[in-house]
This record gives sequence, structure tokens and C-alpha cells, in this order.
Amino acid sequence: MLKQPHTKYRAFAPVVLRDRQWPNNTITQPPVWMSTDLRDGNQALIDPMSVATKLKFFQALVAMGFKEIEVGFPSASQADFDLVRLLIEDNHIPDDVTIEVLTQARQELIDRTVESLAGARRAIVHMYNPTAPDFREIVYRTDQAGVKAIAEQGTRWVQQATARYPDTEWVYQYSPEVFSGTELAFAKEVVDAVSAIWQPSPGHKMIVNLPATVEMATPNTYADQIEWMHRNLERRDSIVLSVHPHNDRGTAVAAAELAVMAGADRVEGCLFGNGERTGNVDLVTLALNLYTQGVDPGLDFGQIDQVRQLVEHCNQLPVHPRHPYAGELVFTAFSGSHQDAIKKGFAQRQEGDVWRVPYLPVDPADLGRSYESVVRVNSQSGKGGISFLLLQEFGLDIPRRLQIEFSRIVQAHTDKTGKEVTSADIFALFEREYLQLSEPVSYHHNEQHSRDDEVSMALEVSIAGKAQRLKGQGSGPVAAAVAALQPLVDEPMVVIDYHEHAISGGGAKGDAVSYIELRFGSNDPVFGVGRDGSIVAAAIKALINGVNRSVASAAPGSQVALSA
Ligand SMILES: CC(=O)SCCNC(=O)CCNC(=O)[C@H](O)C(C)(C)COP(=O)(O)OP(=O)(O)OC[C@H]1O[C@@H](n2cnc3c(N)ncnc32)[C@H](O)[C@@H]1OP(=O)(O)O
Ligand SMILES: CC(C)C(=O)C(=O)O
Repeated sequence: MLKQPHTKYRAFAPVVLRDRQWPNNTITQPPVWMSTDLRDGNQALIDPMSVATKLKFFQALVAMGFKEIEVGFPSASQADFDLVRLLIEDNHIPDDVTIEVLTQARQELIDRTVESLAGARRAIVHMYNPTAPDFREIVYRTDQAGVKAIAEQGTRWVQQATARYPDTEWVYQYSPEVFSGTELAFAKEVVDAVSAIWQPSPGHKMIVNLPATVEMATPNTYADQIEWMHRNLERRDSIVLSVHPHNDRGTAVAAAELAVMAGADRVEGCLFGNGERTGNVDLVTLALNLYTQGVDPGLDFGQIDQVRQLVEHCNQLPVHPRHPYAGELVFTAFSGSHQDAIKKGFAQRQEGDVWRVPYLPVDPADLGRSYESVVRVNSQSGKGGISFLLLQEFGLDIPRRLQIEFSRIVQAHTDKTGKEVTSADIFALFEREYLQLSEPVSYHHNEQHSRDDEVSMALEVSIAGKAQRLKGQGSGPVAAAVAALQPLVDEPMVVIDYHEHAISGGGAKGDAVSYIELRFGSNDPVFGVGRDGSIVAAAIKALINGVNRSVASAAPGSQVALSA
């Protein structure tokens, strides 16, 4: 790279528009959306789509709610011509959907383009010619007058060709290609000359599309350009003002949003930002940005994964895992503090509340995404994510101090493997540590009798494989079980905390689960967990698990031992 890049590259000159209005505007309704997936998107593919693939994509776009769809460049290829014929002849175009096709300003191409549309109820003929200085000088070797004459002549050819098919309702769209790099006064001069020929009216508007064919400046500059045109174009009340941002600087979405604030009525783009070079503006992101502001975008992305899979299949290009709203990882939190906040957000949420879950700008469920993918656990994760998954998928609502204790066990595992753990892995670790640990003491059965506020408990257990019957009394079943188990260990056993709940989901639905925090003498507290169809048995199992864990926890340095 150059040390002095100014010797090779020039900064884009700002637009002089001191009284710009767009910064004070907000978007309260969606623009008209136009999908150019089948044209601008298709022309940028390594292998352009077949007619069958295009038809499938077209039908999906219709189902999403698009009312204007650019289906191709019929004068360029037989496949594009055939698709247009198929759509018309086999009645694939619903009454409220209008197809659009693109052509250069060349008579033979215009004639063939219009011919492809014969029999359409309504159609948009989109003609373009480049207007920017580099294109005038390098590509066309002409001047402003020459470029303006191409636009005027092309418009007349479109008029003549469409007049041959009076049964179709024709809508004309003109694009001064590379508007983003064209002098504003000249862009207005060309567009005004075109609209003077076409003579649109408020009842029969034409579309003026102002493309950032190459994105050359910051989005505010594009907004200034659009506001300037919006305020200065002739016949503005007879024009649908459209924008077509490309993403060369990575800011097409911002450019489109600011352009709408600046007066654009319509936005052209592709799903997930496919298109030439860095792509067209991403219509999914634009629509869902509106949705998260409480504005109905008029497009349905309620099954976003299906839309993404369809687009990946048709384009043969992957959507990035971090792509806004649709990427595989965008509703996934790995880091501990994010997981903690998301878990609290879900826990405090009531049905009908305004959406306020930290870190998640949209409810994944609204896009057909499940909550399972929201939290994933690796070595960057904390107790929040781990306990979220245990609750969401296995119905285990583990108390806070147990979350801390168990997260150390998971952390040790992820540190060792260096890999993500699935919710099934986490549950397996939890089972191994708590629910299935039956050494050295394993539980078989209990009998209890109550008299005068005192419970007598007999426990059938095995210790190191040998059956034993233990007895104890207490003010309740837990106290009686503690008294029965106390002789097994050589430190005083005290219950510090006790939680239990019924399991509402997962394979153990209906079981009770009991979490008991115990202290043995002056040792650190330890949790025991038990699960059973009976609440009392779940508590006894939790106590025995606490004994086993404190004895097993192990050996070196452990102060707790089984009594001789
Ligand atoms: C920004 C965009 O995305 S614009 C759309 C671009 N998409 C495509 O080009 C895909 C489909 N295009 C094609 O398949 C071909 O370009 C075709 C079949 C339409 C035409 O092919 P060709 O006749 O070989 O011409 P080609 O596209 O190379 O253009 C070169 C000629 O057309 C002229 N031309 C290019 N664009 C235009 C235009 N919009 N209006 C008028 N003339 C044009 C050029 O000045 C050049 O003229 P020259 O031969 O006298 O120097
Ligand atoms: C034809 C025009 C609208 C185009 O695709 C562009 O300028 O990018």
C-alpha cells in the first residue's frame, strides 16, 4: 500500500446542501421494495441461474411479499427471454405483482426486450445508460450532450416499442447509471429530458432510479445527492424516486436508509446483499431493521432459515454466519456476560411485553429461529449460559450457587477440550457429577413415619456394595434423613440451603428435582442433587449425592471421610 495514498486516490467532493432536511426525518413506513435478485444478483453469479431455478426464486420472492421483481435482461440471453415468456404464458405472475426487465439504450435490444413482455398485464421496462464523467470519457468517448442524447433516444425507442403492445400497462424506469459519480446538475438535466419525453403523470408515474452503481462516498453524501434530486427534479409528483445502492464501501444499508429519509420512495436490492462485486444493498437487513423499529416492512421473513437456504441454493453462494438477522451465529452468545444478560432478559419477560432482551435486537422466534441456538457454551462462557441451557432444554432450574459450582466443572471440561460443548454435553456432565454419582453410597428405598411433629426415617442403602439400613429422626423428612446419614461421615453435616421444583420439560417431565447445599464441618459447602418421582426421595438422593461428592471430592486434601 502507498504511504501517500492521496497521490493516487482523491476524496469524494461533498454535496453543497446546507439546508439538508433528511437528518431530521425518520422512517415510519416501508419503501416500495424491488428485488433484483434475478437480474443484478444473477448477473454477478459464477454460474447464472437456470430458468427452473429462477422460477423457484421468483415464486419464493412472491411468497415473501415482493410486488416488483426484476426478472432479467431478456435481450442478453435466451434463458432470460424464456423465463419472461414462461412467467407470462404459464400465469406465474399474481395480479398484484409487476415484473421488470432491464435493457441498454440500444434499439435492437429494446425491441427484443419489449417483445419478451408481450401479453403481460403490467410490466416495467428499465432502461439505463451511464452518465458519470469516467464513463463518458473512458467507455463512451463522448461528452454530456452525447450521453444525454443516448438517454433521450433510448426513451423514444421504448415509447415506440411499447406502443406496439397497447394491451399491456407499461411503466417506464430510467436509470442514469453511476448516478453516484455523476455531477448532480447534469443528472437532473438528463432525467428531466427523459421525463419530458415520457410525459408521466401523477396517475401514471415513471420510475427514476438513482443508482450508486459504485458506492463512492459516505452514506450521508448519497443522502444529500438523493435529497437534492428529490427537491430539484421536474415532474416530481409524477415520479417514483428509486435508489439502487451497491456496497463497495460496506455501507449500502446505511446509504439506503438515509436515502429513504432523504425522499426516496423505492429501494432496489437483493436478498442477503448478493450482486456485482460487494453486492447490492441487502433487502433482508433493510426490512428487518424497520421491523425492529416497530414498522411493518411488508415483507415476510418469518422463516428466515428457509429463505437463507433457498438463496444459498439458488445463488450457490453461502450467507456469512454473522450476516445480520440470518447468519447461523447471529442469535448465539458464547461469552459469559452476554449469556447472563440474555438469560435474565428471557426470565423477566412476560407475554405481550415490548421486546427488551439485552443483546438481542429482535426476538429470534419472530424469524422462526429457536432459542436453543441463542446460547452456546465454550471456554468463554459463564454460569448464565450453562444454566440457561439446562433450564431451556432439560427443565433444571439450578440455584445460583450451584450454577457457580457447576460452571467450574464445565469450564474445566472446555479448558481441557478447547471446544464448544452442546447442551447434551452439559447435561451429561451434570448427570455424571450429580444425578448418577452413586459411589460410595447408593440409595435404594426409604420408609418414614410421622408422630407428634417428628419424622422417623429408615433408609435402605448400599455402601461400597454392602446393603445397610440407616435410621434417623428429625423435625421433617430432610432433617430425619440427615440424622440417618450423619453416622456415615466423620464431620458434622448441616443443610445450608434447599431448593426443589417439578421438572416441566424434557425426558424427566413430572419428576421432582432437589438441590441441597451441605456443609461438612469447616469444609467448603458442597451441593447434592437428586431427581425422583417422589419429592422426599429426590431430597434423600440429593443428600446422598452431597455425601458422595464431599467424600469423593476428593481424596487429596479432603477433610471429609466415611466413618470407619
Ligand atoms: C450496472 C449494471 O449492472 S448494468 C447491467 C449490466 N448487465 C449486463 O451487461 C448483463 C447482460 N449484458 C449482456 O449480455 C451484453 O452486454 C449484451 C448482450 C446486452 C450486449 O452485448 P454487446 O452487444 O456485446 O455489447 P456490450 O455489452 O459489450 O456493450 C458494449 C457496447 O454497448 C454500448 N453500451 C453499453 N451499455 C450501454 C447502454 N446502457 N446504452 C447504450 N449503449 C450501451 C457500449 O458503449 C459499447 O458500444 P461500442 O461497441 O460501440 O463500443
Ligand atoms: C442498471 C443499474 C440500475 C444498475 O444495476 C446499477 O447501476 O448498478
